[in-house]
Amino acid sequence: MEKVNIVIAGPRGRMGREAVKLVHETENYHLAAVVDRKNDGGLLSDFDGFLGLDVPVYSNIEECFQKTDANILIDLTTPAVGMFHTKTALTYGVRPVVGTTGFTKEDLKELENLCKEKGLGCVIAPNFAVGAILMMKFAQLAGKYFDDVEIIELHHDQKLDAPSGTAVKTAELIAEVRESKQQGHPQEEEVIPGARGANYDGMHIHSVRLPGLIAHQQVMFGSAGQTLTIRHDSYNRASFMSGVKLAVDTALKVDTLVYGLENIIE
Ligand SMILES: NC(=O)C1=CN([C@@H]2O[C@H](COP(=O)(O)OP(=O)(O)OC[C@H]3O[C@@H](n4cnc5c(N)ncnc54)[C@H](O)[C@@H]3O)[C@@H](O)[C@H]2O)C=CC1
Ligand SMILES: O=C(O)C1=N[C@H](C(=O)O)C[C@H](O)C1
Repeated sequence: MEKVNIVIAGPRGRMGREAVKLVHETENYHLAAVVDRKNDGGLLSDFDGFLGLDVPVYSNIEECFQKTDANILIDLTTPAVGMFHTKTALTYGVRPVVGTTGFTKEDLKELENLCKEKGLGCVIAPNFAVGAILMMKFAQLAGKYFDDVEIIELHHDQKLDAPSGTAVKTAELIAEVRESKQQGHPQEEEVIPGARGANYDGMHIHSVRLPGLIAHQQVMFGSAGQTLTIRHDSYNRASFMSGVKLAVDTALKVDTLVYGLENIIE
C-alpha cells in the first residue's frame, strides 16, 4: 500500500509531539516534513525528544510544499497562523487536517469555497477526542428539551484562545435546535464586567484557565426543578489522536470542507 505523505506544522507543541508519534507509529503514514519556526533546513531529530526522526524542517510552509510531495498537512499551531497554513496547503493541492482553534465563520466560509474550487478535502476539528464529540452531540440532543444552558470550558493556562473552539462548536450545535433566547433575568447587571461570560445567541460561555488542567467542558442545562450536566474530560493529549487519524483518513476521501468530527462519527 502506498504511504500517505504527511507534513506536521507545530511539531514541538503539546499536540504536535503527539501527532508526530501517531504518524511515526502508523504503518501507512510517512512523516515527510515538518513546519517549525526554528531550525529551517535542519532535521526534526536536531530537537530534543525526536531521536532518529531525520525529517526535514522548513520554516516557510510554501517552500515546504514546493519541495515535499505531501498529501496531508496536520496543523497544530496557533490561531494567528492556522488560517494561512490551511489556505497555503489547499493552494498547493495538499489536504489540511486542522486542530488549531480560533477560526472565524468568515474563515470557514472562505475555506469551504477554496475546497470546492480545488476539489480537495479538508477537516477542521475543534476537538478530536471521541468523548468530546459525544458530549457535543448529547448537548445538542438536550438542547431540544431545555431552553436554558450555560457552557463552562476549563483548560490549562497556556491556551491562547477563549472561548475554546469546542465551546463555540457546542453553542453552534445547540443553536441549530434551540429557539433563540436571551437567558437570565432581563434586567440582570454585571457588577464586574464579564461576570456572565461570553454570549452566543443568549447562551453564556465561561472560560476557566488554570495550571493543572488539560481540556474539560461541562454543559449545564436547567428548567423548573431540575438540571442536567454533561461533562467531558481529556486527561492527556493522547486522547485526541484516534480522532486525528480519523480526520486524516477522511480528508483523503472527501472533496469538501468538513467542520467538526460529529459530521463523520455517526
Ligand atoms: N482539535 C483538538 O482536539 C485540539 C486542538 N488544540 C489546538 O491546537 C493548537 C495547538 O495547541 P497546543 O499544542 O496545546 O499548543 P502549543 O503552544 O503547545 O503548540 C503550538 C506550536 O505551534 C508552533 N508554531 C507557532 N507558530 C508557528 C509557525 N508559524 N510555524 C510553525 N509552527 C508554529 C509553536 O512553536 C508551538 O510549538 C491550539 O490552537 C489548540 O487550541 C489543542 C488540543 C486539542
Ligand atoms: O488548547 C487546547 O488545549 C484545546 N483546544 C481545543 C479547543 O479550543 O476546544 C480542543 C481541546 O479543548 C483542547
